[in-house]
Amino acid sequence: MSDSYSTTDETTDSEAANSTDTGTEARRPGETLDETTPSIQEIPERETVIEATDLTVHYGDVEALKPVNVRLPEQEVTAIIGPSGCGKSTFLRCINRMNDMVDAARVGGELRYRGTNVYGDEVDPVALRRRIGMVFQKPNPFPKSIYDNVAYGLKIQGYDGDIDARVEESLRNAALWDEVKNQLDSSGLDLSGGQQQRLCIARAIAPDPEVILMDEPASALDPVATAKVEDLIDELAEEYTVIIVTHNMQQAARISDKTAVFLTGGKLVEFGDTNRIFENPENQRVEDYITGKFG
Ligand SMILES: Nc1ncnc2c1ncn2[C@@H]1O[C@H](COP(=O)(O)OP(=O)(O)OP(=O)(O)O)[C@@H](O)[C@H]1O
Repeated sequence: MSDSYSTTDETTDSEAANSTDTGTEARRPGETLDETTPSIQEIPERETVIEATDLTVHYGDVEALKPVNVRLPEQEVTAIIGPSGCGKSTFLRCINRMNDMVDAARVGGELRYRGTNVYGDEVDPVALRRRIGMVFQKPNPFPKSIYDNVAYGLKIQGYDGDIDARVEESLRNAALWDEVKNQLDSSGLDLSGGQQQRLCIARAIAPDPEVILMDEPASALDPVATAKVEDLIDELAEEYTVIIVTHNMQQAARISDKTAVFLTGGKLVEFGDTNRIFENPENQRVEDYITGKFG
């Protein structure tokens, strides 16, 4: 870990586990490898970045998440889908402790990032969020210049590198640089909705996170802006681990490598390769949901 957000090293067990980790999803009956396609078998399993073990969330007496057990791989896009109110955002917000902001929220079980229990007493949530950034549903730039939107977090964290270079790199990685390079001093609020969302992605990228959480990042955008954000997510996955909540199943099928399906009651019902989930789900209720029988 390049950024120390924890004062203790709890990584050993998990890293050891990861080194021999074959991934539970690879062992699911629906994903049995075809022996006639050996090249597929040569693709190495990716390491686990996020691991939930019996993770639960209650808001007061309301159970929002039933025990969740899942391992999310590095440098892939994982989509989280399911009907309204099934706990998608709640799960996403557990990963970088955004639920800390909700007084009524009570988290149980374990959520590990690279082996470290993110709810451990020694973890600093602010430092954690530099490693696990977040992009929200509605673009929410600061009422500041485009430059300052991206530089702000760097300055707060006392970044001692070349801030100009980092701002440019972040805007380039967010596929926004060419559109804004001559107006860095203009307000971020003057950009279009799609540009604002890419600015928010640049802001999330600037502190050099490993994981980017996205909560329906394109749902407030028109189709052209949505397509740009989807292309961007595809590019981001080359460098980052992306975990995205979406209501849009076509979008999940288009952009994700893995899909997690939550159903009403906060239960994670199925997790696996996106192609398999959409073409051959194991669970009947998942099939009914994906084929639009409810939702
Ligand atoms: N701050 C809160 N206080 C109380 N209950 C909450 C709170 N946030 C969410 N809930 C409840 O927890 C459950 C899961 O909500 P969550 O927002 O995680 O679902 P979701 O799948 O993301 O929904 P949507 O798709 O509609 O955004 C719902 O029953 C919701 O009403």
